[in-house]
Amino acid sequence: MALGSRCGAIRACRRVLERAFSLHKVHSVKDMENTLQLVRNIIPPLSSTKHKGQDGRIGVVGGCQEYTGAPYFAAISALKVGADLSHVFCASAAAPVIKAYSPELIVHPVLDSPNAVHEVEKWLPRLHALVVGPGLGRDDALLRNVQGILEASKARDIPVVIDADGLWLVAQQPALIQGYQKAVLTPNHMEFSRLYDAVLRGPVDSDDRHGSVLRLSRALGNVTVVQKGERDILSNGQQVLVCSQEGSSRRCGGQGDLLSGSLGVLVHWALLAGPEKTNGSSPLLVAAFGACSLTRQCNHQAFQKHGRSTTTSDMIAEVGAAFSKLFET
Ligand SMILES: NC(=O)C1=CN([C@@H]2O[C@H](COP(=O)(O)OP(=O)(O)OC[C@H]3O[C@@H](n4cnc5c(N)ncnc54)[C@H](OP(=O)(O)O)[C@@H]3O)[C@@H](O)[C@H]2O)[C@@H](O)CC1
Ligand SMILES: Nc1ncnc2c1ncn2[C@@H]1O[C@H](COP(=O)(O)OP(=O)(O)OP(=O)(O)O)[C@@H](O)[C@H]1O
Ligand SMILES: [Mg+2]
Repeated sequence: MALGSRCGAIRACRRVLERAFSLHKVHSVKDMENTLQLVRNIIPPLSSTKHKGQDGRIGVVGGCQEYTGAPYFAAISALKVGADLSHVFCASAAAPVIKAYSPELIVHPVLDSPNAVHEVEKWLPRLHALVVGPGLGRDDALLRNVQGILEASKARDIPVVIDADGLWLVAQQPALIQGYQKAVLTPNHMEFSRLYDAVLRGPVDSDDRHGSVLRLSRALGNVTVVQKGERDILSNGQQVLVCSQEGSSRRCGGQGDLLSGSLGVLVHWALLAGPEKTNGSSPLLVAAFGACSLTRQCNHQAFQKHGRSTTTSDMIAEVGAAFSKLFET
């Protein structure tokens, strides 16, 4: 057999095995309930003895002239889920707009400044997690600054959720997060294809979503990957979870931002709780499952009330009730 066709056969064989392996790991409804229980285990109790900040200080890195909604959705979602303080590090043009949306956010107009990395670095010791990418845009100077911020965050071992244009940056330079065990990537359909192509140097096998997510996570050194879609597929390269919590058929923009902002808080809570509380499962995977379930439940509840006119703001208004329904039963 020629070398080329032998390699092809080996690859096909590997796919079949991986598919069988990943199907093995697919979640049943009972597994979904068990994983939701693990999410409940990582939620810190509300207590009168805690001080402001203890339940989470989250930073969102994103927001430029064009996109001000996305960082707002992510940062306000972090607060609504239960973080105490939510910061936005954005380009100067976006800052007054985001401040005007909400008095609850702390907004730093630094991302396009020449010393952006230093300006954000000053805050890093006080932050529990960063959400990088919502509404960031693809300006080269901004992306260079974000590269520096990511490097500084890794050096401090700060968990990072990477979404939207943060994933664009990672697709250009996968080495930025290669092997970083405190990173979670949350690609949508398009972002996943782009990343997969960049890292595995070939197109995604659309018939094998589970295997594709597993392969991407492994190729990135077991970074946690959440592929959003009709069902969300989550993997840390060892385990594959599927979130099929009922949502709706309404696909307004911004739902992914709600997910990444919520995940920022849940990642912090999960790492604080540790693997004893997640029954040996990866805390980041459990956190990601929680954020996916919550986003889809918000979508479901908002759609019940608003139908076709549902927007992400309507979903954010549901965070409290959706959280109680899923996690405080
Ligand atoms: N209010 C705001 O400020 C908001 C700002 N946002 C910010 O916008 C920035 C760019 O983000 P993005 O998601 O538009 O990025 P990108 O990778 O170019 O993908 C776009 C293209 O992908 C495709 N496509 C998508 N899903 C698909 C699917 N399931 N199946 C197939 N195709 C699919 C689809 O292609 P089309 O159908 O148009 O051909 C679409 O045009 C980023 O900063 C983000 O945070 C948003 O957060 C929203 C709220
Ligand atoms: N076809 C679908 N059916 C049900 N839920 C979906 C579907 N596609 C996406 N979702 C859900 O919508 C949420 C956001 O996913 P989506 O793919 O829209 O992200 P996004 O494109 O990054 O969003 P954004 O507009 O914020 O950038 C996720 O919770 C996901 O589970
Ligand atoms: Mg998005």
